[in-house]
Amino acid sequence: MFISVKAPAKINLTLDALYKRPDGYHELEMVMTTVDLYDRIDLTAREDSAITLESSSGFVPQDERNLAYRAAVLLREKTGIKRGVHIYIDKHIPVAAGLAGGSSDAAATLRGLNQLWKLGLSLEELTVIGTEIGSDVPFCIYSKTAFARGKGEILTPLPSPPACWVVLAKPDHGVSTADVFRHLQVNQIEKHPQTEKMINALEGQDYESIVQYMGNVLEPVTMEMYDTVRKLKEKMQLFGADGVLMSGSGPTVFGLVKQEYRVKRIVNSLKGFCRQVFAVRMLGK
Ligand SMILES: C[C@](O)(CO)[C@H](O)COP(=O)(O)OP(=O)(O)OC[C@H]1O[C@@H](n2ccc(N)nc2=O)[C@H](O)[C@@H]1O
Ligand SMILES: Nc1ncnc2c1ncn2[C@@H]1O[C@H](COP(=O)(O)OP(=O)(O)OP(=O)(O)O)[C@@H](O)[C@H]1O
Repeated sequence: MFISVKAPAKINLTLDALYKRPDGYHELEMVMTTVDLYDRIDLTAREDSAITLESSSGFVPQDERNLAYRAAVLLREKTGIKRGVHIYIDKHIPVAAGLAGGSSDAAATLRGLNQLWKLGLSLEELTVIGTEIGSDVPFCIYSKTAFARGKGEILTPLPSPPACWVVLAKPDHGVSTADVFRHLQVNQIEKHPQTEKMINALEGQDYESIVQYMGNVLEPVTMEMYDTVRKLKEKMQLFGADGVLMSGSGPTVFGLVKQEYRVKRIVNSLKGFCRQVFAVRMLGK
């Protein structure tokens, strides 16, 4: 038996941190959506009970540290299933980029194994398991557009943004999410995003307002650590994207672009500054 599952990248249209919780995590409010940039997860049933993993990318661990591997182990623990599986990850989402690549691989593995092993678990049940792997995994299980609260695991579905292009540019270095949160001073945040206004904009399918209310409190923190992020944002604005923001904890910067004829120019101009530049469609349906 074989199943192939798509694992799309996410972007944050907003990311706000309200306070630091007693468990060390930050209480967040985020509006997130998915874009047409995928990893592909191939799941092949094994005769024995081993879990094995390979990836097309040398940048991700190919053993029990991989989040997709951890998802398979955890799912077996929770359900008492003893079956083996070979996981192959065809990696396209840049690693440690703020695009939830690892979380999306873990979420796709949970969804795929639920089918392969005929477990019959609901999305809610998979979400509870996913929370133990990482804060972005629950969102990636639904993989649409949502308002996320708590660590990111309390989800309310939202209408997907109107059709547009998303240009993504990732500097050559990665970023540690834990490091960025460690540097965040929640009491000194100068500008909180207007999350409610973003939600209204999505409900009204109002592209201009979506662009206007994009905001991420981690952006200045990561920019302070890596000047490349600030420079990329400035370039993308200069080259004509409608709205530009860092996704998650970064360092990927994305730009929303309504008019197709502008996309090529922005991509070509950015390629002079960083190697990983993508132009994809907004997904989120
Ligand atoms: C920045 C985001 O991408 C926004 O969607 C996510 O919050 C990060 O999700 P993730 O990569 O799944 O991160 P996790 O593995 O859960 O957390 C990594 C580290 O980031 C910090 N962290 C994460 C989430 C959160 N709400 N508060 C935090 O302070 C914690 O130090 C944690 O140890
Ligand atoms: N399947 C996987 N894909 C990518 N990274 C993985 C995977 N499994 C484990 N990792 C590890 O997780 C770390 C974070 O990678 P990932 O690409 O998920 O970051 P990210 O996009 O910043 O995530 P987020 O946006 O959720 O913070 C990397 O250091 C990587 O080695």
